[in-house]
Amino acid sequence: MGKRMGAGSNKQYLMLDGMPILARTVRTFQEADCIDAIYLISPEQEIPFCRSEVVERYGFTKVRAIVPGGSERQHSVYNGLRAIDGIEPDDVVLIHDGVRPFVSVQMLEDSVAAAREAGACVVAVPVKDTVKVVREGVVAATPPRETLWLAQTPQGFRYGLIRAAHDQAAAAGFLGTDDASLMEWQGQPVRVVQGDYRNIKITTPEDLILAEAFLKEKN
Ligand SMILES: Nc1ccn([C@@H]2O[C@H](COP(=O)(O)OP(=O)(O)OP(=O)(O)O)[C@@H](O)[C@H]2O)c(=O)n1
Ligand SMILES: C[C@](O)(CO)[C@H](O)COP(=O)(O)O
Repeated sequence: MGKRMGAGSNKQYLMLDGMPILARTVRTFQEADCIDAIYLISPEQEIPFCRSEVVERYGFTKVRAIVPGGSERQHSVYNGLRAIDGIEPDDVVLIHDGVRPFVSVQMLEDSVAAAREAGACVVAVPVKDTVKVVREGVVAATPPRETLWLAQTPQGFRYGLIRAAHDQAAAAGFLGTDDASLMEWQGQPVRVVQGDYRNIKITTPEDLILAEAFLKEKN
């Protein structure tokens, strides 16, 4: 819904240097040899717009379907996982936020390799600041910084493992803020793949300023 962006419309269609954020994201998946098929998850009422303004306009031939999303990110991912055609349990899926347009082909390749080998992986970067646990406005703890990483996407999994984790989370009413946390909840190890501080999730207005600066640096 892009509530924290305050844009009044879905932020994945905001333009970044003449191209919608979502199209920039999908372009990297389209270009990566390690990606065979793409499933886009979208609010149901926006599917026709997504099809014409992103998939058809930019000729993203790997997009197999645009699937209606759910009320929370996890529900959207679950709808996507259930929509994939002809997938085997050991095939790898990467789950990615449409609003992380600075994902690279290298990150996709590293994630596919790690998920194939370890079963589950998350792209992440070490935190730079000291992190406080705060309860009711008072600091409750300062976890050792060397143990803290910021989880990004893509997050990669063997299909059978992530599908089982989502099935069981749905049955138990467990809600996580990312897909790796569902694997952790199941006691499954999740390998960390080196991310990039530029792989930001465009969430609040200042993220757009950063995104434009990263694009200028590239051009
Ligand atoms: N029900 C939802 C909510 C989010 N997402 C996706 O998850 C990614 C990260 O979500 P977030 O940044 O939280 O997007 P919004 O939910 O739009 O942000 P806000 O909470 O500010 O409304 C985005 O690509 C978004 O489209 C989704 O597929 N289904
Ligand atoms: C999956 C994620 O991008 C990892 O950092 C994040 O948890 C998504 O959170 P959001 O509240 O749905 O933006």
